[in-house]
Amino acid sequence: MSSIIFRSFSTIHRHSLMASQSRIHVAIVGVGLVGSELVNQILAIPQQTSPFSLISLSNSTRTLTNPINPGSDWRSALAASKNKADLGALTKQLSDLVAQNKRVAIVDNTSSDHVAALYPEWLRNGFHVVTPNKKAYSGELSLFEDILESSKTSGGRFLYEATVGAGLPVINTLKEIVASGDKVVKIEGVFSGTMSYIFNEFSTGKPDGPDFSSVVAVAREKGYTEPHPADDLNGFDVARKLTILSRTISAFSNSPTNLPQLQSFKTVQTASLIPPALEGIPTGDDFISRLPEHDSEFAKLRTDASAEGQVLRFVGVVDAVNGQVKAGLEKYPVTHPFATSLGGSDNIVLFHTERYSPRPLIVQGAGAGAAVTAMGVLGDLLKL
Ligand SMILES: NC(=O)C1=CN([C@@H]2O[C@H](COP(=O)(O)OP(=O)(O)OC[C@H]3O[C@@H](n4cnc5c(N)ncnc54)[C@H](OP(=O)(O)O)[C@@H]3O)[C@@H](O)[C@H]2O)C=CC1
Ligand SMILES: N[C@@H](CC=O)C(=O)O
Ligand code: NA
Repeated sequence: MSSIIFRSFSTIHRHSLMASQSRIHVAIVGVGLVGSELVNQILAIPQQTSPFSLISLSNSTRTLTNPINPGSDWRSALAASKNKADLGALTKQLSDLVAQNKRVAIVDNTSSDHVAALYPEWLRNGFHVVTPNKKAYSGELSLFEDILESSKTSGGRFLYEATVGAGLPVINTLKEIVASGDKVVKIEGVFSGTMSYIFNEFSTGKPDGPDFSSVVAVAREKGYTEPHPADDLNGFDVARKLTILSRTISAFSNSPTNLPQLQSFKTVQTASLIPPALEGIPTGDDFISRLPEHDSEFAKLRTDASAEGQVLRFVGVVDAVNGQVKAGLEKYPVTHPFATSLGGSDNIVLFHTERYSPRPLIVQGAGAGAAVTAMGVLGDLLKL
């Protein structure tokens, strides 16, 4: 009896020891809405079986470099940390771990261009990079190419599922479609959780309803918007997602496509919803407080659509046959699935491919919010 107890104890001990030795050392940069939810999701994995050691947390001013364990008050510890945020020092610390044959992943939960520009260096150092930040893969073509090349050379993986559709399996589905030899004809859908929420609430087919500015304010309170909500309303967030999809097709396909080589998301044909008088307002708070001045303009769009038996929806298209990538506000009949089947922050993505024809492969569900976005990031970490 005692030897059985001893054996099972030593087996558990051996497994935990093996798990702790091969654990991936995870450093998290950005612990705002998504980042703090990610920390909580990682710490909720039972310690004995967790494949992760959380070794560092940073926000824009401070870094915490002690191991972060379940039950710890990491927010207070980070706020009290004497270490200034220093991504150079963090890179050095993580490189030392790689030199000791430790596996390292760095997660960027910021929306910073500056942080995104560091991915090639991180990958070349042998770190895996996981992110919901769209800036790198939708920015300058040279950065995208540098990331691909650095990852290929070092074996460090770059995973970005949460950049499109938050936790929904959009990027992984697309990679498997093209890598398995299928050909994308067209991807279309509602790619913004914010725009989806706004128009699902604002435009239901009736001539009236809530004020536009009030639904935008609620979308922000629910954590769907970008740190600055204008980055959603100007269509840039959707343009970035379409750029990421378009580049993913080109990078993982076995055969050439007609898609243009986008120099950046700025070359996507995009219709902005920002009233000209509100262009360039520096803070999200100021933008939200000025938006009510333009409610009547949006109310007119809703009344006009309703008079035609239509609703307003902000959609995006990557047309791989005609080589077009575009985003804008469109009208759909009240009977169309974009009018009848979407609620909350739902995204819907229709993959029209040679195999999925004439009926597309459809992915649908919440496309924004901290819980589902952090899940998308954690899913990528688990793939490592
Ligand atoms: N919200 C959502 O539904 C979704 C979000 N995303 C993406 O997830 C990312 C995070 O979004 P969200 O959590 O809402 O954003 P937040 O603004 O809530 O959090 C951003 C975090 O990044 C930190 N940060 C900013 N710059 C730096 C820097 N240079 N170095 C270190 N830390 C920095 C901020 O620090 P501090 O607190 O000190 O300012 C903060 O902790 C964005 O890229 C967004 O596009 C993707 C899919 C869905
Ligand atoms: N602001 C974005 C967040 C997810 O990418 C959205 O609304 O979809
Ligand atoms: Na996703």
